[in-house]
Amino acid sequence: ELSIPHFTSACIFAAAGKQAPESFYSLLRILVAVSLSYGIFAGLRGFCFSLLNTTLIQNLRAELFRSMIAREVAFFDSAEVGVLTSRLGSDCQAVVRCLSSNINVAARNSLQCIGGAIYLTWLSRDLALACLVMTTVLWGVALRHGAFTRRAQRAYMNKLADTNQVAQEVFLLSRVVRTFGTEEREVGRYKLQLRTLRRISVRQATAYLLYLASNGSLFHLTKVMALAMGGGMALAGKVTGQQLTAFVLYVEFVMAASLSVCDQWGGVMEAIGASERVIDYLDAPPAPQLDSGKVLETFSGRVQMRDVEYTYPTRPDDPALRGISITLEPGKLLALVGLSGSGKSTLVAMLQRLYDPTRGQVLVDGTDLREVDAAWFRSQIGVVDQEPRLFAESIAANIAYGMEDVSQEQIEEAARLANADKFIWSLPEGFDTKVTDKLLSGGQRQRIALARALVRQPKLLVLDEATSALDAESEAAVAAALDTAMRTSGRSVLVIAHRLSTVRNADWIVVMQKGQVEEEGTHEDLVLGNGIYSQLVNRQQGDGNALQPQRMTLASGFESFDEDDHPSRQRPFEDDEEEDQKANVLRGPSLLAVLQEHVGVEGRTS
Ligand SMILES: Nc1ncnc2c1ncn2[C@@H]1O[C@H](COP(=O)(O)OP(=O)(O)OP(=O)(O)O)[C@@H](O)[C@H]1O
Repeated sequence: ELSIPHFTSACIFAAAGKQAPESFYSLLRILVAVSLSYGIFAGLRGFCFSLLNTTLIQNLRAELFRSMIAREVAFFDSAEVGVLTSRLGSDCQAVVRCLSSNINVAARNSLQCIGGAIYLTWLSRDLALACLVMTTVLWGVALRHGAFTRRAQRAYMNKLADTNQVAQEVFLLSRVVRTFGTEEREVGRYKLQLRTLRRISVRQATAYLLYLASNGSLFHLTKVMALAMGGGMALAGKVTGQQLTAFVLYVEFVMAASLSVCDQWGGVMEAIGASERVIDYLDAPPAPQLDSGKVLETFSGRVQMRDVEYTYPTRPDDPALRGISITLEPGKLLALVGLSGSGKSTLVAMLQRLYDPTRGQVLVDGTDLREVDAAWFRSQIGVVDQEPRLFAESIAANIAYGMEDVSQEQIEEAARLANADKFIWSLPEGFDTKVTDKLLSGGQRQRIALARALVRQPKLLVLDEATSALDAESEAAVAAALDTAMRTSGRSVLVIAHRLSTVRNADWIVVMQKGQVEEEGTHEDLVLGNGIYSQLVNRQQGDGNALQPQRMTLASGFESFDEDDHPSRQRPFEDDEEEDQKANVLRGPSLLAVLQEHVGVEGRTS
């Protein structure tokens, strides 16, 4: 490409009759060959860089995703999902674009600049110097505009993220919007964001106008200047007409190339920032909770917590667990109860080794959990969370999640144990039905999650309020199935209980408060004692004030102190004065009183 202006001017002068016609045709042939080879090489270069771009971006994203997913759970507690996805998306793109495009174009144009400048200096040193001055001014304007554009672009991207956030929130809460009839309000909120976006765009457009106006004229003025100076020199016989033509063509060539280098500069700077952020994530070590270690030959299901303390990194002064010592025995059911925020879920997280204790030990058949192979240990436990999350895959795939060799029969058997088989079969494609956002109710999700835990035939089963969304009948069926499975397989079960019926049947009950074990024992022991447990039971029996402002995890259990009295087992619309009063006591009389006083509700409150 660098030689094209040279041959072009030579060709023009050959055609103007200054040289023999043969030389015109041979110059023309050279120009054709140069143009064709330029096209072919440019195409090949573009193709190679596109391939490089695709490969690099895929590899970088895969590596980054791998290193992110291997981070400690505590990292995800504080990280924002939007930030992580933008690291994977736009930051990776910026890094790769820089390598495969910005650097490529900048390198090519720099070479052209240097080549062109050498040629210009060879033609006329004075003219080259004058052009250099003008080109420097051009660079100054271009770099300034580049800096402004970068700032404006960043502001635009941030605002765009806010705008998207508004839309995303409204789509997610579409039911709430409809219920409260706030469609117009939300449209107004979205439009407000769009107006700010427009203001930024207008500023960008104005800057672009100034840039084009100044650099556009400077660009051509430089050529005019070269022509004026060169023309004077030609008139004085210092340069030939052909040299002058070549010179003007090269001035244009060099300036276009140097402006292009300025354009790439912004991209390179942006990519350096993005690559630093990406490298921070790539360099982070994987979580120790994924380490390989000892695979125990047998695991009885015995897990012991010895003086365990845990402090969340985000709350260094407020330990969530303080000196917990409990033991889960094989074939036994241990129930954990306590007020909301007392540390039950944190304790469950320690058992799964999502976090390591800041003090104390978790022992698996006497071996410190930190020495045990993480993958092996996780294959031995089944956990159902408070809010089970399912993947947008088939129900069967969700149940078999994380297992390699699992048969359809095993999946169906697990679903049956979790009392989920009937509703799964009633779905359009049975076990092959794809899970979508609104397809399943809370209780149905819980039962699928339960099946997912049971199909692994775990030695340790942890249920964190896992049946809270089930109706009484389903829960009883699940409880019975679990009981049989537990007793026959000798697995240990830890349950954070939602209903008293479950707690009462536990072999051992641990009552937690403020991250500590406040009391423990069997239901009978604890009721006889004068601790929190018995007070809660007595309070429920006495004033019926179960619905305390601070929710008790056992609240509904205490509501249903007598299993037959559980509200879900009552006939809700029974027209019976006595039943009404009983229901009021169970559901909280204060609510009825408030309604009667403030809203004038009389009689039934349902
Ligand atoms: N990821 C976290 N980062 C910081 N603090 C946390 C985190 N998770 C829980 N906590 C805090 O740790 C304490 C114990 O919380 P935890 O969720 O274990 O209680 P819980 O007994 O399971 O409550 P609930 O019955 O409402 O689920 C609370 O004070 C809570 O605010």
